[in-house]
Amino acid sequence: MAKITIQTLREKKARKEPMTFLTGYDYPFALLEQKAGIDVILVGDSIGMVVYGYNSTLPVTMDLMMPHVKAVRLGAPDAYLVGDMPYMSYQVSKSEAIRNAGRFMAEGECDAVKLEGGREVAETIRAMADATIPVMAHMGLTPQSVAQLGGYKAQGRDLATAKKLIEDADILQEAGASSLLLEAVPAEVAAIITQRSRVPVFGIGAGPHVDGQVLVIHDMLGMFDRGTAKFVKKYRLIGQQILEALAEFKEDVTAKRFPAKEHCYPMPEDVAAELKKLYS
Ligand SMILES: Nc1nc(=O)c2c([nH]1)NC[C@@H]1CN(c3ccc(C(=O)N[C@@H](CCC(=O)O)C(=O)O)cc3)CN21
Ligand SMILES: CC(C)C(=O)C(=O)O
Ligand SMILES: [Mg+2]
Repeated sequence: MAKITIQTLREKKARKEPMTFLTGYDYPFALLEQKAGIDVILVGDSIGMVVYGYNSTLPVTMDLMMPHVKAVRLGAPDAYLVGDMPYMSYQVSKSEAIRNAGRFMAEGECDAVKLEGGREVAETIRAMADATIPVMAHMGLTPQSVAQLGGYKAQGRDLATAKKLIEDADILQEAGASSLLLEAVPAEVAAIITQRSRVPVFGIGAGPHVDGQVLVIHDMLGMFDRGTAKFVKKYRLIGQQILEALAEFKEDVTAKRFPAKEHCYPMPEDVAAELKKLYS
């Protein structure tokens, strides 16, 4: 597989070839995603919920993210790798945003960073783009604003908020966003934004008309069951399979079926006999 760049994503959009986009947080999953030819891997701040067990994404920091980004890059050298900017890593000032995004790009070898928001982040995106950083703008349901939104709810479902989303998409592209991600918005809104956009548009819970489909890897593998969103398709129930393996291990040990001979280190019979004599 050749390295996937922003140019690859633009070409696939132009050819209307649907793109695949998953989160990834560690080396083993990154290896598998690379093997499967997944186009985009996001080290999402969802890591706070699916890997660290927090109740929201808000406690996630740059220092928590960095080792995970490095591990994913090692497992998936060809993917378009995106670092998800944590809560308060880009909101305080443009210079903090550039400094933190620069860590994802330089230390983490990312291809882009992602941040959440509409027109209110336009000038931040402009400053980052001017500083050579490719930015993916995450719009619609923006989980870092959960306290303002009053829960994880779909966005843009009435005429006024739908129009605002479409306008925001235009504003953020004009500001220099190099791709868009729409979360939990009606398919009709996402279709209009995708059709108007010169940049690739990815969707999670944004219907079939976007340029690429996003899922959280733990959700699609059935490894996260604290309130899964409506947009999740569970392709496997890996959590259940892991649980069954653990139960079998426990049964084996309890019944003294494990370890078997093939799991033990042999010793010459005469030495074993001598040893037994010495310590009996
Ligand atoms: N594992 C995981 N997957 C995610 O997709 C995800 C996270 N974590 N953490 C942060 C947010 C939370 N997400 C969500 C959660 C729920 C809905 C959802 O479909 N909500 C319902 C019910 C909302 C309500 O309670 O009223 C909806 O119909 O909007 C969408 C996105 C997406 N993000
Ligand atoms: C759900 C995706 C888009 C995300 O932002 C994350 O995983 O953190
Ligand atoms: Mg995120």
